[in-house]
Amino acid sequence: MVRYDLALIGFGGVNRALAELISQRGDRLAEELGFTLRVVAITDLRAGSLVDTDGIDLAPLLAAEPGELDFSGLTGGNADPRSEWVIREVPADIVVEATFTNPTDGEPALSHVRWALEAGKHVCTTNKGPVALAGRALRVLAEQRGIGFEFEGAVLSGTPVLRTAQRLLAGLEITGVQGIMNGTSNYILGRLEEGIELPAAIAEAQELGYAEADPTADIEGHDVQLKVLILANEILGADLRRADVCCEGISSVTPQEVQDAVTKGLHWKLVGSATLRADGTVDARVALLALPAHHPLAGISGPLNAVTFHTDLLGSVTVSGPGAGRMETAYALLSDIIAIHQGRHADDDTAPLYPVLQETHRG
Ligand SMILES: NC(=O)C1=CN([C@@H]2O[C@H](COP(=O)(O)OP(=O)(O)OC[C@H]3O[C@@H](n4cnc5c(N)ncnc54)[C@H](O)[C@@H]3O)[C@@H](O)[C@H]2O)C=CC1
Ligand SMILES: N[C@@H](CC=O)C(=O)O
Repeated sequence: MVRYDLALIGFGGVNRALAELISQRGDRLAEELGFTLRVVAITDLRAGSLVDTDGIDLAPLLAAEPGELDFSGLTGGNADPRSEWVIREVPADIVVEATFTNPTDGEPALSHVRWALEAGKHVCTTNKGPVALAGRALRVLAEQRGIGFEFEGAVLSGTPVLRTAQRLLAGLEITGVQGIMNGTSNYILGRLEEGIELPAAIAEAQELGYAEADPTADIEGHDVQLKVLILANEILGADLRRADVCCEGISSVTPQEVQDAVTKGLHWKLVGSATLRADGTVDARVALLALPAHHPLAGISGPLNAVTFHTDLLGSVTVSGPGAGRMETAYALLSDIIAIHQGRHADDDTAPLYPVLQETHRG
């Protein structure tokens, strides 16, 4: 049986949920998927670092309250995260990056991913920063090393948007992508419709594990901006920068306006889109729109999100599912690990392990 040793970088909601999945479903995964998972290192800004190359006992860590974790008193523990040393030096097959998303320069997650790929380790990440801001360079680095760089959770948590486009819609031309891509803002808009005030709705989204550590990115549209960038560059073959994606958030609409809209049969939604123009360039934007009730995205509510692909042969194809949530996003990491496993064990060893759908470089 193949075993993958994991180094978890960041031990917040998502990577803790992955540790839970491994603890609770490890045997079933081995039976169904033919591999086992073992965590050999964890680093976290607050808890420090913990290394055990024979496998960390996850049970006591999962029993502790998240805010109370302190690795410094444990065997193999240190008060310092030592992320660079752990990523480069600790023998692990897969580095799982789930630290804060930084929409400005992607750091320090971008360095975490680069160090791991340079060290020849597969990477899975739910962190939008490195993928949106340096996805192409990281993909090239991974391809040069013949290793996996997987990031399904960066768009719509565990709902398979990227793999649907890259694998299941292969052979079609995708001419545009449109959707509701942020669980927090969609949840908040729904709560505003119900008469809940903005600060209370934000607090609920934080408690439920949907919001970013700094929810400004959710409220001001920056999180959707990164997701649109990922879709434009990865699926439509564009080479856009963050500044190329016009962006607005939900803070410009008042609770009263949201409620008045409902009386007129309208629902405010934060919609991200990327559309291929006739000249081959891509128009990408995040806009707050009042959608009529019959619009396909109007009924997408709470942390539920949806992405519609516009294609040449099938018309519109929509994928809908959770856009946020700790366990939902941990599942995305598991699906990445499965993709890495399947890549390693592909029957056709002449095929590229990590194919990219459209390599045309559009501006
Ligand atoms: N929660 C969700 O629904 C989703 C989250 N994501 C992304 O996944 C990532 C993780 O999300 P959550 O676990 O919810 O966030 P979180 O805020 O609960 O956890 C992040 C953890 O990373 C740690 N950390 C921050 N900087 C670090 C560093 N330099 N070195 C080591 N550890 C560091 C923090 O101490 C914290 O424990 C974020 O980038 C987020 O944008 C993506 C999709 C959905
Ligand atoms: N904060 C994000 C988490 C997933 O990317 C959201 O609410 O969608």
